[in-house]
Amino acid sequence: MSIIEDIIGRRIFDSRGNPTIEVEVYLDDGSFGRAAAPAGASTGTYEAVAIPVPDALSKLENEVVEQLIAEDATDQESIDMLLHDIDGTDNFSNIGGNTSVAVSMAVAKAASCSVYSTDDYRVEPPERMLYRYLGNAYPRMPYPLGNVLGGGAHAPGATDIQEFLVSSIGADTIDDAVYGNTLVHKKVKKLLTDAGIVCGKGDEGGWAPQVKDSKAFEITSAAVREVSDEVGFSIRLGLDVAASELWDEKKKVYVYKDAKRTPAQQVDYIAGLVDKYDLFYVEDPLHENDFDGFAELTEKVGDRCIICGDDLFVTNVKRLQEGIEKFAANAILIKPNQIGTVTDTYNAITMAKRFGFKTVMSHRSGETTDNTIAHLAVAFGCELLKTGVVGGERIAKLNELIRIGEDIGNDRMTEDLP
Ligand SMILES: C=C(OP(=O)(O)O)C(=O)O
Ligand SMILES: [Mg+2]
Repeated sequence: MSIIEDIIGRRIFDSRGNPTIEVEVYLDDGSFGRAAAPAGASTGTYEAVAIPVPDALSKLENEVVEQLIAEDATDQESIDMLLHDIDGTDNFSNIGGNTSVAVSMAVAKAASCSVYSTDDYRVEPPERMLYRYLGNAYPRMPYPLGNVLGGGAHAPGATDIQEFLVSSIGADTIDDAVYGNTLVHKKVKKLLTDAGIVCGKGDEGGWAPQVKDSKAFEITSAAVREVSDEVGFSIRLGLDVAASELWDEKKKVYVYKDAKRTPAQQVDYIAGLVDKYDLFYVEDPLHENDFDGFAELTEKVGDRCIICGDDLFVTNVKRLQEGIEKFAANAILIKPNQIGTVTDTYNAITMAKRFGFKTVMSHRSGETTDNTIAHLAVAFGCELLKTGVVGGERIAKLNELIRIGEDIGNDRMTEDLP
């Protein structure tokens, strides 16, 4: 037993400079865990609700702490169930999904420290053992997936498609894979500069030029090709269309700067892009309620491309079940703060795996240097970890993967991807 003795919360700031909640959990044996809630910009309608930070802190202090004190931190399932009971809604709109996810992750980290605590400096620090504490006997290293260019809700005025993503899926080791992605990020900047295009960066560190999507495809696909040749392993291109942000519900069309597309045209457009640019991954190609459109696209290109639901599934087993029944998508994006606890995150991954879906652990556009998702990705066997390419709050997760790799073997990227 590792008994919770105290819990404190504080306001800190995320990578956009917005306030967020950080929680610390203290156990009776001196162990300690700290975690912070991230925040989305292109949030799905069906996500757990994040409440304002002052409210989150007061809910924590007045409704949560008292109930969790004296509980066993190593019983994660009971802790998370208790968070649901205290909240009393089905989307954490009372205590806040931001409050619950920070508490749930901090409890897991404290428990992991308690279980792995040691005075021996030759042993990994206990906080690095979180993936072991939560995981199985054969941890797997996810391929890093990150955006090198984008727009949408993360950089209004730049591309319509939210994220042009890359992943070094041919690399033998995690550090080479991370490095490959950074080289593409640099190459994209060079190709933009050579073309006379100046730009800043979006919320997640990808370049944010004010160009048409067709130009962005030209540049990112050239960058991926050139860097693959230079490093000698395959780096592939993917997208997060974040199509809910483009969808006009009244007119029933996807609105791009230079085009409007009906749902049928959108399916054909995305299928065409998959083949033209050899895309290995497309996230949210259709809006968050279009299970049938997802199914149509998956039928067309699912044999050669990962079709991943983010806003469609919101890490929620009920929505995932509907997707499985309708053959919508063949992968799920996993964002712990969309569902609010570590246990719910695990349950979504377990269901997805049971039905052959790929699982993609993910950051949010507003992040802190909290690196918990790196551990969750390894522990729960996700094939990909989507967490950007550059920027301190993104690199924090990638560097943690490299450290975990020293423990489990840096070359544990075993999954065949398309
Ligand atoms: C990470 C994403 O962005 P946000 O956090 O803004 O939802 C996403 O859409 O996948
Ligand atoms: Mg997304």
